[in-house]
This record gives sequence, structure tokens and C-alpha cells, in this order.
Amino acid sequence: MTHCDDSVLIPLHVFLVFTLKNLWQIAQFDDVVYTIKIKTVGLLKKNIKSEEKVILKGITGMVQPGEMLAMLGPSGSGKTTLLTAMGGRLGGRLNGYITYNGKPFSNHMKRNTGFVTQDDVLYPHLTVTETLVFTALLRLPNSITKEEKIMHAEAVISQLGLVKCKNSIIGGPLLRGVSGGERKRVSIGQEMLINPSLLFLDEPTSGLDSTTAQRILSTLSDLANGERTIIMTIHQPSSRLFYMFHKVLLLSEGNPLYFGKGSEAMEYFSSIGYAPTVAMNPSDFLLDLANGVSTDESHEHQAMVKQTLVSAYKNNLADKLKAELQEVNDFNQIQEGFQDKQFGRWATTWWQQFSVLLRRGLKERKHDSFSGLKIGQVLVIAIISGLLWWKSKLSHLQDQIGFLFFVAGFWGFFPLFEAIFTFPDELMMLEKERASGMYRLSSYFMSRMVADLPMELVLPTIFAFITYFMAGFKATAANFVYTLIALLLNVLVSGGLGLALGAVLMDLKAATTLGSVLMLTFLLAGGYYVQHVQPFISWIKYLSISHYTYKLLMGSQYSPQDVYPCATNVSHFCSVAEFPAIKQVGLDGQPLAALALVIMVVAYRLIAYVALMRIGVTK
Ligand SMILES: Nc1ncnc2c1ncn2[C@@H]1O[C@H](COP(=O)(O)OP(=O)(O)OP(=O)(O)O)[C@@H](O)[C@H]1O
Repeated sequence: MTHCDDSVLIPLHVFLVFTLKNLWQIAQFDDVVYTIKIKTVGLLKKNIKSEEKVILKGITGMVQPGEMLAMLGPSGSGKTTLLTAMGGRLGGRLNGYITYNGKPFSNHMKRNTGFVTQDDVLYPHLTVTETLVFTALLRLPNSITKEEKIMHAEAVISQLGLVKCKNSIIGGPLLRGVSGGERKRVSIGQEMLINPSLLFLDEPTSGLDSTTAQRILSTLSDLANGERTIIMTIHQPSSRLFYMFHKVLLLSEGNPLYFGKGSEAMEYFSSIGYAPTVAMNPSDFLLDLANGVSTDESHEHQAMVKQTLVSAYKNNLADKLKAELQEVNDFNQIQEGFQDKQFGRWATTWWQQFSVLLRRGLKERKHDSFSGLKIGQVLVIAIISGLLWWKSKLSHLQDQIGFLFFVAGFWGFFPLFEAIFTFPDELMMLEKERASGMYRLSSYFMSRMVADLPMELVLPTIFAFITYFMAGFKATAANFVYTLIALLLNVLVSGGLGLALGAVLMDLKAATTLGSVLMLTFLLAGGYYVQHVQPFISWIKYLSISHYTYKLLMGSQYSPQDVYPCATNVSHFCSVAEFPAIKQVGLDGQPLAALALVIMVVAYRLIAYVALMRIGVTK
């Protein structure tokens, strides 16, 4: 395990030099109700019913700039749901109002809002520094220089006590890297970098020792004191941590039980008859109450305790809170126009995003792209097929055609299955980064296409160099280049199909299954296996990648006037174009076949792009 240094501390204001004026946010949530439809399945799967479940049952509250709000409650009480709703990331039926300075969450706010999810979504092969520097380069505005952005990243590393592991890789399930707590701090650092005016954190201290948790909360408290608004869910804070929060919201099964100052919570519950009998950590006491557990033996059983507390909230707190909200709303109306849209949609230009994403992508995936296993696999297949077809002769035309069709098939399946993983593997990262308005989809998409291109093209080229001459095909530069172009087009189209399937389905199992069905269909319809196809199904070849590739590969070797020795008597020659397997597909229409493949190269990628547009969109 890598241990990080906690000793280097730089006060927050030293690096948050680009604090922007008038970016404070008053967060208000008024009577928030969230309902979902769930399917209940009976034991015998006969009674599948769809029913409504109310997750949030009228939550009201307000957080001012400079304040930290903690949402407390037992597991399943709705904390994450409320946080997600407030962060503008929740789809479905949400009633009530969630506003910032009186306005709903907007796309413009994305860039100025930080959201730390419960699970850390980070690239496993990047180091701590690389992770934060790339984020800084993408998220910080161009009003500061590249060097300053890097300095900000370094300062956040110090602030979060990550100096000693700054050059360690993040790691993942199968790759040992920094510890879970350090990973959490990197996720928090990514959001702190932008000095957001609104910061949401889902259980930022879970899994951390209390000293580290305290350090993180102090850092966040510093941030709040700089007029930022911080909202977090937290599981069971120690009393030290509890008193760091300015406001506390206690939830129980989606009901609010308390909203107000943390320091006044115990007083409130005492006033309605629920006081701890022994000195207790306030959060333990509040969680007991939210679970219906009262220390006073005279109290009713759990359901009754909860019910009493819900009613007490309605009678004592609800109206007071509404009045407070109204007061602030009136103030907001006076201030209308004061908070203009200071932020453009993006922090950086298209090219900056493209080049940072390209560098980051190449770094993160170099192990995968240049994997010895993958290169070895292609080399072995190339050499084996080269040996099997060693110096094949024109008189063995069937063998030569078989080889061409094998090439079309192998270089259809291989890139297809490589590309299918691209977007499902990136889904979580894409959701996280797009939801925070980090970059345009087009710059991300292009960076992925370009980053993958070298390996996508190099491997089939090596394959062609090895097998072409071993198998004794026409040894002229023109013939070889023709073959290579056909092969590379095949690779690009099949890769595009993989990208589209992955992006549309976002499910590896479904995408690989459908991918193999489609590719097999394309191979069967390619014209090699079956030559007498009924008219009602013969159109299928026009959709087949293998058909066009096979046609082009044959065109690269044979022309209509070519002849081959077609009998044991070598002086007897037949026309190549009349050979049944060639005649069926035909040597004509070469430019059209190439055009069809070029259209597919673009079309499949367009489908993938459109499918990705739904990811990370603010609902
Ligand atoms: N899409 C959904 N489908 C089914 N149930 C859901 C869905 N979203 C939320 N829930 C349910 O809503 C309730 C609240 O969930 P939420 O994740 O907000 O709780 P939580 O308080 O954050 O819990 P934890 O502390 O365990 O993270 C849970 O009972 C959960 O099962």
C-alpha cells in the first residue's frame, strides 16, 4: 500500500487565487417529492406488478453561501437521491422546487458545480498527479495559464495530503494502486480544483480514519468560508465532525425529521420529549431516532417513534422553514440580474480539450493498445496462415480465394470485438465528466477515434506484410497497396460497427452477442460459402461488410481478362472471372464497393456519436 503524507499543508486561499466574485449560490429545496415506478415480482414470477414508491416525501430547506449542510439518515432514507436531485442529475418524477439563487439548475451551472459521487470514478493507470493535472487542464478557464493550472493541481495535492503518493497510480480492482481513502481524496481534489461555488459530496468520509476525515472536512469548511455552498451526505460523523456542519438535515424513510443548525438539533429533540439519557454522540442519537429507536423506555415502539417525529417536524419546523425560504425568495427577486451568466458553456477551446483528452487517453490505454498479447495473437495468426498458404499458385485458385475470404472474416471479427468495449468501458467516466460540463462530446469522440487509430491500422498492416508475400500473391506494389487499402477499410468499418453497438447498447454482453450474430450474417452473405441464394434474401449481401471487402480483395488480385490453368493439362486455361466463386461476386463495381465501405466507416461512427449524446445530460 502506498502511504500519503499528511504533513504539508497550504492554506486553501493560497491556491484559490481565481475566486470569482458574485458566484455565491443560495440553494433552496422546497417540498421536494420524488416518486419512482418499481416492478415487484412474485415468487413464481407470475405476479409482476408495477407500483409507485415515494422516495422523498416533501423535503424543504436552504443552504446559504459559506455553509455546509450534512444530510443524515439511516441507509436507504433518501440522502443520495436528494443529493443527486439537487445536483441536477436525477431523472424521473421530481416534484417541488430546487433552485439556486431562485433559478433552477442549468447547464451553465455545471461548470461551476462540483459533484463527488460515492464511488470513485478514476482512470486506474494514471498517477495521482496526472489525474489532477489533466482535470485542471480541462476544467480551469483559459484566463489562467497552463503552468498556473498545473500549480493549482500541485497545491490541491498538498492540501489533501497526497504528496507522498503523487506519483503512484490510482489502481483498480485488479491493479494495486493508492488506498481507498487516498482515491476518495483524489476525487474530492478533482472537484475542489475548480473552486466551485456549489459542491456536492456523497459520503466523502466513509472508509476514512477519523483524523483524515477531520482533515477533509476542515478543508471543505475552508472552502465554504470562502462563500461556497457545500452539501453532503454523511453516514455517522463523530461528534467532532458533527459540530463542523452549519446545518443538518435528518431523514427517515424519505421524511424530514429535522432541518436546522447542527448545534440546535439536540435542543429541538429534547423540546419534543426525546432527550438522550446518557451523553451521546449527537449523530448516533439522531440516527437512533431516525431508526425509531428511543433511549427513553417509556416511548412507543419504532414505527410510532418515527410517526411522532414526522408529525413534530410538520408542526414545529415546516412552517418556519417555508417562511424563511419566502424571505430569501423576495431578496432574490430584488437581486434579479445581479447573477448573470458569467460562465461560458466550456472552460477551454475544442482543440485544447481534444489535445488534453488525446494525451490522457494515450497514457491511460498504452498498456492495452500496445499489449504484447494482442500483437502476439496477430503475429501468430499471420505466420500460421502464411505457412498454410505458402506460395499458393494461381492454378490453385480456390485456395487463393479461400485465403482472401479468411482475411475478410478475421479482420472483420478482430476489430469488431476490440471496438465494442470502447464506450461501455468508459461509460462511468463519460457520465461523470460530461455531467460536470468538462468537455464537448465531439472533442472527446474525436480524441478517442484518433488515439485508437494507430494500433487499429498498424496491426492489419503488419499482418498484410507477413502473409501477402508468404502466400505468394502478386508481388507488385500496386497489387499490395490495393489489398492493404481493402483490408484497412474492412478494419475501419468493422471497428465502427463495434463502436456503434457498444454505444447504443452500453451493455457488453448484449453488444458482443449482437455483434457476433451480425458479423456471422455478413460472412455468410459475403458470397464465398453460398453462391445460389434465393432472390428474397440475396439483398442481404448489400449490407455485408465482408461482401464488399471480399470483392475488393479479389479485385486487388485478379482482373477480368486474367486466365488460370484450369486442368491437369497445364496448357488449358480458363478465365478467372468465370471461376464460380468469383463469378458470383463479380470483379466489376470495384469503386462502388469501396464507396459503400467508406459510407459505412462514417455512418457507423455517426450512430455511435448520436447514441453517446444521451450520456451525462442534465435532466
Ligand atoms: N431507481 C431506483 N429503483 C428502485 N429503488 C430506488 C431507486 N432509487 C432509489 N431507490 C430506493 O430509494 C431509497 C433511497 O435510496 P438512497 O440511495 O437515496 O438512500 P441513502 O439514504 O443514500 O442510502 P445509503 O446511505 O445506503 O447510500 C432506497 O430504498 C432505494 O432502494
